[in-house]
Amino acid sequence: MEPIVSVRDVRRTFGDVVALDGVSLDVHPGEIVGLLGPNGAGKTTLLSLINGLRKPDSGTVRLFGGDPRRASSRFGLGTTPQETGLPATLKVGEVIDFVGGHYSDPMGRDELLDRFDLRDLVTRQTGGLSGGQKRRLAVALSLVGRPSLVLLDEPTTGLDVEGRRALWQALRDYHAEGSTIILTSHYLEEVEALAERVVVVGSGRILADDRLGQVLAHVNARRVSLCTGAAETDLAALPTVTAVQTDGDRAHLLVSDSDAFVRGLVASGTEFSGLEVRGASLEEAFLSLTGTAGMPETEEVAA
Ligand SMILES: Nc1ncnc2c1ncn2[C@@H]1O[C@H](COP(=O)(O)OP(=O)(O)OP(=O)(O)O)[C@@H](O)[C@H]1O
Repeated sequence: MEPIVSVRDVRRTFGDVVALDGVSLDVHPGEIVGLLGPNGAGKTTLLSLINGLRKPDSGTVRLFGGDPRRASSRFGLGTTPQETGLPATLKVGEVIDFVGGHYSDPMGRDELLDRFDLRDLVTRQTGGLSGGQKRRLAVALSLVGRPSLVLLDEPTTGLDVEGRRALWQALRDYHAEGSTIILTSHYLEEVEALAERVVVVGSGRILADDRLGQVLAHVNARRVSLCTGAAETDLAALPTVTAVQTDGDRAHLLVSDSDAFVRGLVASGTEFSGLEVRGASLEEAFLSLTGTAGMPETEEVAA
């Protein structure tokens, strides 16, 4: 099957900043791909090359087999950027009709309102909507033209938990009807909830690209927890430790090789009890892959 999106050896700089450095990525029809990475990793730049807003310094980008900078290549594309400016004096229903007017077979106003639970807002001016309501409308508008490929840059930023879940469901439903979705997110929960394939981006490079479960398996990050009086600095010096956090007399560590860690722990003569070792969550795997400092909150890890 031909890829819908094909990115080959792409490099893109902004002055001295290398935003993308040798990125290659194919996306096939029907996939949901989550681009995950810390601030400044290059995710938005990658989307802007795919949607034709920017062009690479070197390498090639193909969208539906054509140059994304040609309008004809973007015919089946729907997109929601990180920030959207809505015309403040237009009502929600009017904006949907206005955007739909640009397409030959738009999704009807009612269908879109129902899918995104926006019916109560139809007569409200967009200028009076809350940040979360605006975000929901902006994402909904990306589907007006019934696109076969949807690019979403941090789709649920600013939404509360309920709003986020409802929007995920709307996107899942749309995907189930046959579309392809590429999204960026800082919410690891979002990527776990939506994406079947995860592409981890860090410092302009692709660090991992695989099924969600495989990405976790690739990184040997393990979460170790133990009761000990040892200082954080001493624990951090033990083999393969990448992060340490203490909580009373209990220490939580992220290690890349739990066997080597345990051998080193015992050899160091450190007193400990209640040792627990378990696999990494996506968050932990992500931190380990991108080398991002810090340790996820215990609650998030438990979740
Ligand atoms: N128009 C621009 N001018 C200068 N530098 C830019 C521009 N756009 C992006 N950059 C830089 O390129 C790098 C990648 O930025 P990009 O916005 O693609 O990252 P990101 O992964 O989307 O980050 P975030 O998660 O914060 O949105 C960053 O260092 C950023 O400062």
